[in-house]
Amino acid sequence: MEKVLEARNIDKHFKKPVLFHVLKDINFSVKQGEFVSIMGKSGCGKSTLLYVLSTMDTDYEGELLLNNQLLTGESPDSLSYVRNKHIGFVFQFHYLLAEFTVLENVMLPARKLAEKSSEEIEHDALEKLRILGIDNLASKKAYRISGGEKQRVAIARALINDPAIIMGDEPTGNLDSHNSENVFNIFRQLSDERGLSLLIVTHDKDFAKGTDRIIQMEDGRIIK
Ligand SMILES: Nc1ncnc2c1ncn2[C@@H]1O[C@H](COP(=O)(O)OP(=O)(O)OP(=O)(O)O)[C@@H](O)[C@H]1O
Repeated sequence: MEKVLEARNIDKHFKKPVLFHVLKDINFSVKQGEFVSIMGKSGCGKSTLLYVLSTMDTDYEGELLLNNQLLTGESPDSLSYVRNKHIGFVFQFHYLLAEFTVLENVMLPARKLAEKSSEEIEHDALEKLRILGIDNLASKKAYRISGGEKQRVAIARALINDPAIIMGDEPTGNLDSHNSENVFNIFRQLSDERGLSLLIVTHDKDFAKGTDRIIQMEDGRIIK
C-alpha cells in the first residue's frame, strides 16, 4: 500500500518561555486506507505533532511527506493549498458557522479552493451529507442541529475536497458515548469502504481499540 503521510526524524523545540524539546525523533507513516489513532498522556505532544503533520506549524526539524511529496520547506501559499486540498480536519469543537446552513458550511472549503462551479460543489456537498446520513439537514441553520449532528456536518465538511487523509484532534471529546460510537463507525466505514486514511488523536480507549494501529506517545516520543 502507498504511504499517504510520512514523518521522518521530526524534532521540535519550543523556545519560550524556556527551551523545551517537545517532539523527539518522530518516525512513522500512514498508508492509504489505514485508520490510525494517537494516544498518550496529556502534555506528551499529540496536538503539537498534529499541527506539524497538518502543515500548520512549519517550525520543526526533519521531513514531512504527503503522497511521497516533500512538504518541508515549501512556501506558505503552497502549504495552504496542500492543506485545503489534501487534508481534512475534524476538531473537538465543530467550528461550524452558526448562521449558515448545513449545506453552506459543507461547501465552504470547496469554495475556498475554487476549482469547481457552485453547482458541482453543491452536488458534492449533498453527496457527502448523504454518505453521513444527514442530507435531510441540508437546509437547516447550523445552530439548530444537535451536537452529534454538528460533528457529522464537520466530517462532511472535512470530506468535501476528497482529501488524501483526515486528521482529527479529539473529534469525539465533546460527544456522549452514543454519538462517539457513531463518529467512530463513520470513520471506520470511510477507511474500509472508501480507502480513506485517518489519523486521529484520542483519549478514548474504546475508540482507539477499533483502529488499525495505535501510536503510543510518551514525553514527545513514539514508544509503541
Ligand atoms: N506554544 C507553546 N509554547 C511552549 N510550550 C508549549 C506550547 N504549546 C504546547 N506547549 C507544551 O508542549 C507540551 C505538549 O503539548 P501538546 O498540546 O502537544 O500536548 P497533548 O499531548 O496534545 O496534550 P492534551 O492531551 O492535554 O491535549 C505541553 O507540555 C505543553 O505545555
